[in-house]
Amino acid sequence: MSDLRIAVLGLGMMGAFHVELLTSAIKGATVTVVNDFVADKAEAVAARIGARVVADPIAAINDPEVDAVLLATPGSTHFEQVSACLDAGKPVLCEKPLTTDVATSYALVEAEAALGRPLVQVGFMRRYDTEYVALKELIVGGGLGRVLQLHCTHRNPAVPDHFNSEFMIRDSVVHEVDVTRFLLDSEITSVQVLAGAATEAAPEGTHDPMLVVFETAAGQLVTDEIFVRSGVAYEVRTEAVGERGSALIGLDQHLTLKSTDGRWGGLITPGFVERFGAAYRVELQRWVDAAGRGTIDGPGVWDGYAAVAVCEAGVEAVRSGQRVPVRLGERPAPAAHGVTR
Ligand SMILES: NC(=O)C1=CN([C@@H]2O[C@H](COP(=O)(O)OP(=O)(O)OC[C@H]3O[C@@H](n4cnc5c(N)ncnc54)[C@H](O)[C@@H]3O)[C@@H](O)[C@H]2O)C=CC1
Ligand SMILES: O=C1[C@@H](O)[C@H](O)[C@@H](O)[C@H](O)[C@H]1O
Repeated sequence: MSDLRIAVLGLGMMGAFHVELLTSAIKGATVTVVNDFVADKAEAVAARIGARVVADPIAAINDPEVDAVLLATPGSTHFEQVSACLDAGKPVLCEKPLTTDVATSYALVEAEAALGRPLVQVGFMRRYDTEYVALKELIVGGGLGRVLQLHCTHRNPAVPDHFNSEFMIRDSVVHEVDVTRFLLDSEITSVQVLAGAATEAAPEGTHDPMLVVFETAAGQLVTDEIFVRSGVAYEVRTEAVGERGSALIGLDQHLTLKSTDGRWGGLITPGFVERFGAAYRVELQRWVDAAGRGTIDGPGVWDGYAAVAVCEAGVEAVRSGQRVPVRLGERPAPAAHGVTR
């Protein structure tokens, strides 16, 4: 069978990483077209991997030598670009967030439902991480009894200055929104944000760290410490607390060090590649395999929309200091929306 011909749009940190994986580690895929707002960047990547530059993003999506599209452009461009993929009937792996507001995300839910087949997959790579998968299996298998709470930690060593409180919710906390929905299989119904003392590394007016609290439809509480200027490392942990036990992932990963003096300690993953590199690879391989069959294999457009709706409530919660309810639109019939696993 011939390779899936892919266009990659957005060749910044994440796009370059995806191109690297697609050209070195993923079977059955060829990157035929690349596109970036910055022409030089696109030319350099194209020359390195033998792809063609198409300067206009929509033309890149519609290119006849493109079967499927990977979007690693900023969230603010996703609505237009995902819409173009749906118009062209091409499978798309869209990096999170699906879009940056509820109305456009729901418009994509409706557009995909009108097509009648799932084409939009959202880049929530934690669903492919072995530790998250193991935690989900433990929960589904009843190993913890009924799960009552999740406690999440999400720390980045450093981020650019444009990561203000709102961006931290939409771009970073969005992962814990998806993790909550994935692990607990329940929609989030409200969000509250506590903004305490900020690190001196944060720009004036940015609340870093924040403590975010979700409540689910089943009444479970989820806490998320989001701290994107910790100055230390990339720390992503989740602890599930159930009626019959608790389980924690992300503390040691495979880097545990035990010493003879009766202490334990570990190494912390320095960045997202060390922590989630394997998960991105599984995500991409499964997407490529599914896209070859004209479908998706992972979080779909509804998952992307629900996450955006929770984040929008989160942004309002930062501004108001209040507990803000999440209101979701009607979910289209199962046959028409993305596969959730
Ligand atoms: N799943 C994950 O763990 C991660 C996901 N992301 C997501 O990936 C996306 C990109 O993030 P980064 O790579 O960190 O950003 P970045 O700023 O490093 O790269 C974005 C690239 O897109 C280009 N660009 C901007 N507007 C464009 C347009 N209209 N058409 C084509 N190219 C355009 C820029 O020139 C830049 O090269 C975001 O949605 C972000 O949330 C980012 C980091 C990790
Ligand atoms: O998606 C990601 C970034 O966009 C985001 O800004 C970081 O906070 C996350 O850790 C990373 O996984």
